[in-house]
Amino acid sequence: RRIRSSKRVPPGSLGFPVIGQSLGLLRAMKANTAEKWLDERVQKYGPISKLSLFGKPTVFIYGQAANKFLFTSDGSVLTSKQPQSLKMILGDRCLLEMNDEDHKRVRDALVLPLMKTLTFDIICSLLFGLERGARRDQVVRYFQQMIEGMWSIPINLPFTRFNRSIKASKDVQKMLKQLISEKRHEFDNNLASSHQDLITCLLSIRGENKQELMSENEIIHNVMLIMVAGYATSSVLITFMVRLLAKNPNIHAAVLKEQEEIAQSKSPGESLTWEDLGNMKYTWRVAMETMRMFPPIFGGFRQTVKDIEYGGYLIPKGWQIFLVTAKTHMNSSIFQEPEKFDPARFENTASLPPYNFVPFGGGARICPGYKFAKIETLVTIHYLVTHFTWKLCCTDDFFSRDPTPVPTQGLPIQIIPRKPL
Ligand code: HEM
Repeated sequence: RRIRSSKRVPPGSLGFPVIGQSLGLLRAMKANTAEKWLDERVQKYGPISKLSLFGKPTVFIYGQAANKFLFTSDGSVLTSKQPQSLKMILGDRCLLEMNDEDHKRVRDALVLPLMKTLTFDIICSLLFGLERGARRDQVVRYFQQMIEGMWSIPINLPFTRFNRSIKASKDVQKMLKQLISEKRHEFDNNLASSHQDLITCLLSIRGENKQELMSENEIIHNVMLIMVAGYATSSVLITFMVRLLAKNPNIHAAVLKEQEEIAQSKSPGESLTWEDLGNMKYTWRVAMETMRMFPPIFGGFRQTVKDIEYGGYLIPKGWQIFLVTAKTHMNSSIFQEPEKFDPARFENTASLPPYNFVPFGGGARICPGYKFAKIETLVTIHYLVTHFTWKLCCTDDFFSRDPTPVPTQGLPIQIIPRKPL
């Protein structure tokens, strides 16, 4: 109460009830003018302003101090709360909605099996045991539909994209329920194969009396989260790398040199090793520079647990915080000539001031899929550059955010084998 009387909430307007500024932001993201949209806010209201997004009063923040504040505040100040739309689609028992002990319990249970098992195969085959084919195509379509409505106003009417996403989410949940019961049967009767998928790993976490430690909803919701978090992000990174390599022949040549040296050190058919991945330093710098210019994740949400003071303003209890982590990426006082694609800026990451480049987040919620994404990206780029060259069929620079970046027409390319396959 004392804070309330001495501070005022940030400037800005909450706009129309429920809708607020959601449509404006989504429209700008789709048109790839979100930075401009945010800059206009900053010009009008300053670096901290209030608005209403996806049905909630929200405070928009950005910058190094904001990144640090969000990633280092514990559960007594900020809690993880996603927009209602995302929560209704992915479920309320997924990691993004959990806090403190619950978050730690499920996250610890997830990371280990995640890292042990996900590296064997691409996510889809692994989580669902689904190989290429009509069923897998259907799952991908469901996930695409789910993702599209995650940042939306949670009005469940037939014509809304939220409605389509909720329907897709229900279909996926139904499918997962069925799959879990099959896997449980296999596990309980020792029929599971030695190469365990993620669902079986989660089912196998048992207490003293052999009871399952993760509830069915915790498994379903987190499998959906991992599928979405892994599918919608690494694919964006690899896609934009393909685009940037086509546009920057010198950088492509340097990546190719690094990858050919690795390929030449192997006998035919020999797999890549950890050591090889460690030697892909330049390629990973290209990936980091790609994420600087085209961050797969634009920003994130939290919710205040109590009235808090931030930057001289009051943010009331229960308000949403919208942190645009990537807004530091194009700031010329942090990254010189930010418009220039220059992987060399990541040669010495220790010289980067902290909390200015956090594509995988930070603190207790740092992306648990970070290493998996790195492996996936490096291995994919290795095989792509050593086996193929490619040309862009659309050379414009446009991409929209939906909410993850999508280049024009999904980036059609003409691909040419370099050597006989
Ligand atoms: C280039 C690829 C990726 C990027 C840029 C990325 C980025 C992020 C970021 C920024 C967060 C934190 C969000 C926040 O603090 O609000 C996050 C969380 C998360 N990511 Fe990733 N991610 C990537 C790949 C993956 C992959 C491959 C997986 C799984 C296979 C994954 C699973 C998750 C999960 C489960 C969380 C939630 C963690 C929690 O709340 O404790 N991510 N990711």
